Amino acid sequence: MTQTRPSSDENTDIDPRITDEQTHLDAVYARLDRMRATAKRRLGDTLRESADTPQALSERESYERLYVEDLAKFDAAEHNLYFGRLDLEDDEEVRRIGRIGILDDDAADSTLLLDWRAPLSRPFYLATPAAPDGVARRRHIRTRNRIVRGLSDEVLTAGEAQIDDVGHGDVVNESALVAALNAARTGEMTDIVETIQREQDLIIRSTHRGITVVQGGPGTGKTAVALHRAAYLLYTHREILSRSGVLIIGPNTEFLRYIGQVLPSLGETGVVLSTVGNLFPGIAAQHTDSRDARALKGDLRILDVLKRAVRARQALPKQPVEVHFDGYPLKIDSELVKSARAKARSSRRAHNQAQSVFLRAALDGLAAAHARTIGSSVIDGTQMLTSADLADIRDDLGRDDDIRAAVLEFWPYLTPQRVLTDLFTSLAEIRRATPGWSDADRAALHDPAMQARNAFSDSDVPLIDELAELIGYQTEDASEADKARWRQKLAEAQEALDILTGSAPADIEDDLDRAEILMAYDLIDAEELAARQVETKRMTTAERAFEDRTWTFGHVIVDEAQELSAMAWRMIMRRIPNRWMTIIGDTAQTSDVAGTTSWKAVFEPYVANRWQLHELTVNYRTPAEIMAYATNVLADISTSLRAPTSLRSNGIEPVARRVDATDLIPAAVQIARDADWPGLTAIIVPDALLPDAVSAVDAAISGGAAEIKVHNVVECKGLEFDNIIVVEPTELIDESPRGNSDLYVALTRATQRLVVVHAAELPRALAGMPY
Ligand SMILES: Nc1ncnc2c1ncn2[C@@H]1O[C@H](COP(=O)(O)OP(=O)(O)OP(=O)(O)O)[C@@H](O)[C@H]1O
Repeated sequence: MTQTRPSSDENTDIDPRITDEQTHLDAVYARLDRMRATAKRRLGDTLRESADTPQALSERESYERLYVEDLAKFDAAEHNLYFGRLDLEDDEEVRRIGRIGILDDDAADSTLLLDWRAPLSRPFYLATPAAPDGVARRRHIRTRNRIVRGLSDEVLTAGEAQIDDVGHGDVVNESALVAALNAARTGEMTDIVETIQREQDLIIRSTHRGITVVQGGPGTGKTAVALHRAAYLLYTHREILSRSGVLIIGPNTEFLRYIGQVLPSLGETGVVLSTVGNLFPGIAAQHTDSRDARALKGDLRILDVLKRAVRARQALPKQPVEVHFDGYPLKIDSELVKSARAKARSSRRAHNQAQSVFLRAALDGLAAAHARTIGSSVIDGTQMLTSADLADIRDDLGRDDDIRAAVLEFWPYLTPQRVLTDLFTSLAEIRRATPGWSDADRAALHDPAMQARNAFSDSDVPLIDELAELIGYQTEDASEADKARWRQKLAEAQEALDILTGSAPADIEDDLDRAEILMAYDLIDAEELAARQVETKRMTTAERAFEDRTWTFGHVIVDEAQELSAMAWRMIMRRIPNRWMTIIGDTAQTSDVAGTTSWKAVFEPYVANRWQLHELTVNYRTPAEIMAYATNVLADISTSLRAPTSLRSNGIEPVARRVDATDLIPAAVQIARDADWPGLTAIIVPDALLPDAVSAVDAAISGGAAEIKVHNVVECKGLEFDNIIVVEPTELIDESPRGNSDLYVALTRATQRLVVVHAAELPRALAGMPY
């Protein structure tokens, strides 16, 4: 599309305010282009510089990262760079607000743009006619491809409050907020810096250093607020947070993909995004357990089970084990192991760390037994060996690999993955670790295929993390693994060099002087060769944090927090000892049986009453027409819950379509395919219908239909679509103990349109929906 550049000379219809803003916009982009050119030049210079010492190399790398980050920030700011202006009542001060702060390169370093997060920008979000905070006029500027397309002025001066919108070209005159809310969805969340509302700004900039809980109904902007809070905190506390990092936990990878562009578009890249299932380094949860198993694995009762599973590895020998030392037999028997085990347990160290205590105690016992055999006087049985002799014997015993291995059978080195797999694959192990549990609960934990599957579920991961604590499985273990990898590389490099040099003579002409030939060994040794093969790790804070289980973050944000189990909270809390957190959720939307319906119950054990609750009350997503039905569903969840108020109504009534049970999926797909709805369409189905729905939609898409999404409720948490088709609501309700919450979530994913396809009776809350 050709863009028209406003100019009052060419087009006298153009409002002079638009021309004025265009002049400023041109200046801002010209400066951005100069900054980008400088960063590119510096990056090029840095890359060309040689770095001879490790210090020079590390300096070069940090400059490199700095320029790369600057370039990413400038690119991210390109779209809608300048969007707001404040004219103050006093001294005619004008503040121009944008995605990033930009100083001019004139002599005075004058401010071309204030970062939206700067304190001076704040009245842009907070000033109202009732409390103008010195602001005479607030202006929203709409731009596209570096051209001003329209603006909207709000006069805030007492007694003169009014709004005035002007558009240019094909832009409709509507407020920035309404335009944002009506825009068709793309499948990726966008930032809201231009239209953050007062109640949202108060949370984004909250100075509370403890746990801030943001509770709000669907579509109230909780996720948007959380992401902008992350950007705000990174700006305001850059020093601390760039070193320690910010962690954002979301419900599933589809959701993380959906929100993944928001922070980069705000110029912030140093954030780790993860699900609970991916939070343990090296493990990616690959499936979801049954409801019963999830409930049991998420409950704190499982803690004792894990403790017992570890203790079960500190077993006593059923029969004495015979080993040989210096030609004499020695017995590792129950009494010896029991005494060594008591010493190891009383050391109060975690299992793996206590292994050395156990080993030493057991070897002491064996040394004493050996001394009794070889050192007792034949005359009176007194011990003739000194304590130094005994210590020597113990050391010799410890150097004997067979003896060490036989002793350590009774206090083996453990990994959390192994302990959990051994526990859940064996009903006998489960029984031993669950005294007093019902057989039904034990059966729900039993997972005979776990070993063969070699993959964990998202509710296993917090248990693995817990076991890592109990076992003392630390980063040292990871660095042990690094060392092992290094030794392996070294061996491979050595072998490569041997082959190279070994084969060289055959290729050499006899009459050549061998000394003149540069052998590979002369040029490089194995260590250097191995070093070249190991990837140099230039990790950002976020990457380093993600690889390290014991990393503690500066700030943690948890979205859809109502779904997390008590065990998942323990895992998250370990990563944030300072408890500076932002928690986002809606207890009315809790689907997971292990999730929570009370923030107090979740946080009091960690911070007593040092947590703050904020509520968001306006629904920016779902139009009033759909929200009317969702509100009925909410009443079925609990009469004490209040639905958020929809900001807009769009005149599109939800409709129902009744079909035969066998036609549910075909009818839903046909509606999605044939309706000529703008924007994204999603079909939300009960779990049981998901596989059929996925294949039907795949077939429709491969037959030429436009993209249609299919999800069950768990997958569509936090997402939104322009058009939603909800299939068989009664089944959604019936298939889970939290079925009404599931239906509430499903209905509120829509930004424009809702169709319900059903075979069974409609649930009470949807009765009366027109056909
Ligand atoms: N101030 C705002 N300006 C423009 N759009 C907004 C604003 N606040 C929220 N929105 C939009 O409203 C929609 C809903 O926001 P968001 O997904 O953050 O809500 P939520 O409370 O997390 O919802 P849910 O609980 O259903 O997941 C998003 O498209 C978001 O961009």
